[in-house]
Parts: sequence; structure tokens; C-alpha cells
Amino acid sequence: MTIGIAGGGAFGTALGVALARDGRDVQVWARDVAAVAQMQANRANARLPGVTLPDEITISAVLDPLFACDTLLLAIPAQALVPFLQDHSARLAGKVLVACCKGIDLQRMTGPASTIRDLVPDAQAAVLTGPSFAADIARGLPTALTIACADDATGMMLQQMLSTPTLRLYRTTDIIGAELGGALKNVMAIAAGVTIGAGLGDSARAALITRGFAEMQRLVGQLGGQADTLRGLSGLGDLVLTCTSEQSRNYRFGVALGAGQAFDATTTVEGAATARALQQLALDLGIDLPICTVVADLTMGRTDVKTALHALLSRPLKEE
Ligand SMILES: NC(=O)C1=CN([C@@H]2O[C@H](COP(=O)(O)OP(=O)(O)OC[C@H]3O[C@@H](n4cnc5c(N)ncnc54)[C@H](OP(=O)(O)O)[C@@H]3O)[C@@H](O)[C@H]2O)C=CC1
Ligand SMILES: O=C(CO)COP(=O)(O)O
Repeated sequence: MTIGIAGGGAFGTALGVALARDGRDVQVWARDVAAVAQMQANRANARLPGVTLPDEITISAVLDPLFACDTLLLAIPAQALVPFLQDHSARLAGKVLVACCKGIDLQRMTGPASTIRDLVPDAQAAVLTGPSFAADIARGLPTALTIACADDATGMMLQQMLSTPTLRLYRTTDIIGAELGGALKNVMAIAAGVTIGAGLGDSARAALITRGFAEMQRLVGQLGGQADTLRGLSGLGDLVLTCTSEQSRNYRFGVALGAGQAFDATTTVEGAATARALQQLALDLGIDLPICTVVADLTMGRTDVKTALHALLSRPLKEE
């Protein structure tokens, strides 16, 4: 059975490499014809320097081979998921669709699995999330992820299909907790980066991560996710990784923001749009999400670091 991967960026390619190295046939689709030709010719992806693509990976800019697969990993950015699903809903019906992106859609205010369920109701939706940098996966470094699927039998099938000796999948049926953990940790990583970029120190970052986790718990509880899920790989695990590593694009974006420096606009930074979605969701639901709100305002240029910091530090003192 061939595993289909939509998206030839860092993560889609890294997953393909790990699976192919363990003997699976992998079909990658990427939209950029020139980039696909280059990947085919060089057996490499510029977004994963130093990694050779195994022979078991086939890459194409044509969609037909992708849609011939029964299980598809959707490794395109969160804001690209809706148009992709809308454009291809008929050909995606009946398939197992594993969202590999981390974010909340700005228009629909839904996480990736909920978006799949809404737009392709005949598909089985799952989420692959948790602490993992594409470069680490592609290098074969040990990595543990969460596979979330409401149908546990499908979840078990995916757990077997997508685990390798170095890529270890844990399973949950709490798809809401898993997708929200992945989306929210990117926003917190931007905020953690801001604290460091602005020179506020490691203690401030630790406080930020902890209060960010409290914010994550509040929202996940309200939206029907489980606290246990958030304490696992998809929540705490990914929060810690992304808020403390220079490998994270969200964190590096935050550092640049805090230091008042420019950042490459072509880099995928999921937390920026997700912060805006969460700011709106907080208003709609009447939930207090102060860090998400500040990150949304900062990334939109509606406030500066000094004012944002003051807004967070001048909140009423309360019990932890
Ligand atoms: N990189 C990582 O370490 C990890 C990433 N993730 C998640 O994976 C998702 C993808 O990230 P990543 O692969 O790193 O990002 P990249 O920027 O490396 O790649 C994104 C890929 O998506 C494609 N793409 C963008 N927009 C569209 C669209 N509208 N239709 C079709 N394809 C599109 C890009 O194509 P093009 O080049 O033509 O723009 C590119 O192939 C994100 O949600 C991220 O949070 C999760 C865990 C780890
Ligand atoms: O999700 C990731 C690690 O788990 C990757 O984080 P960035 O998108 O911030 O690079």
C-alpha cells in the first residue's frame, strides 16, 4: 500500500523520508512543478539540507497518483487546508485523511481535523502532531508523536502504518485536544521568542510558557478536549520543544519581533494567523486568552512589545 503525502515542504518530505527508509512506498505531491523537477533530479529537498530522498519516494506535481492512495498525510500549512479540501472534496471522499498541520483556520475557526470533517464528511479524519522538527525526523533521530483519530480502529491502523523504529506514535481518540495543543503551542512559541528577543530573560520565558499552558488548558477544556491529552506529547511536549528551540520558526519569528528585527515573510509561521483566529474565538466564547490576544496584536502591528508587556504584567493578581 502506498502512502500519499500532500505537500513537499519540510515536514511532508521528512515524514516521507522516515517512512520510505522503513520500507513503505510513498507518493509525494507538491504544487510547484519546478521544485518537483529539482527534487526528482537531485533526490533532495532544499528545505531539508543534507537529506537524500530514498528510492521508495515518488514525487509528482500531478494529483492523480496522490488520489490513488487510500491514506493521505496532509502536510500543507493550516491556512491552505480549506482551499485544498474544497477543491478536491469529491476525490478525497472515503479516504483516511491525516492532517499534519498545526493551526486554526482564520475563516472557519476550526482546527484541521474539524475542518476535514466539515468539508469531506465521508473521509476519516485524523491528526498527526507532537514535538518533532522535520530535520530531526529526516535525520532518523528518535521522535515521539501523537496520532489522534476519533475512530480507535482507524487510529490503531495509522499507528502501525506510520510508526518506524525511530518515529514512535502514541494514540488517542481525543482529536480536539490534540489539534488544539498543536495550534496553540505555536502562538506560545512566538510569545516565548518575544520574551527572549526583547531581552526579558529565561525566567520570564518560563513564566510565559507556564501561563501559556494555563491558557491552553482553559480553551481545550471549554471546547471539549481532555486535560490528559494536553499534558501529553501534542500539548506540553510540543509546547516545551517549540518555546525553547532555535529550530522553531515560530520561536525565531518571536525573537525577531521582540528584538524589532525583520523576518523572512516566506517562512511558514503558523502561530501568527492562529493567534488572530484565537483572539476572535476568545471574544466569541467569552474566554480569557491574554497571551494569544497580545500575540495577535503584536503580529498585526496593533501594539508594541513594551505596551504588550505592560498589558500582561498589569493584569489583576490572582490565584495560580
Ligand atoms: N517543519 C517542521 O518541523 C514541522 C512542521 N509541521 C507542520 O507542517 C505544516 C507544513 O509545514 P512545513 O512543511 O514545515 O512548511 P514548509 O514551508 O516547509 O512547506 C509548506 C508546503 O506546503 C505547500 N503549500 C503551501 N500552500 C499551499 C497551497 N495553498 N496548496 C498546496 N500546497 C501548499 C508549499 O508549497 P510551495 O513551496 O509551492 O509554497 C510547501 O510544499 C505546518 O502546519 C507545520 O506547523 C509539523 C511538525 C513539524
Ligand atoms: O511543530 C513543530 C515542532 O513540533 C515545528 O515548529 P515550527 O513550525 O515553529 O518550526
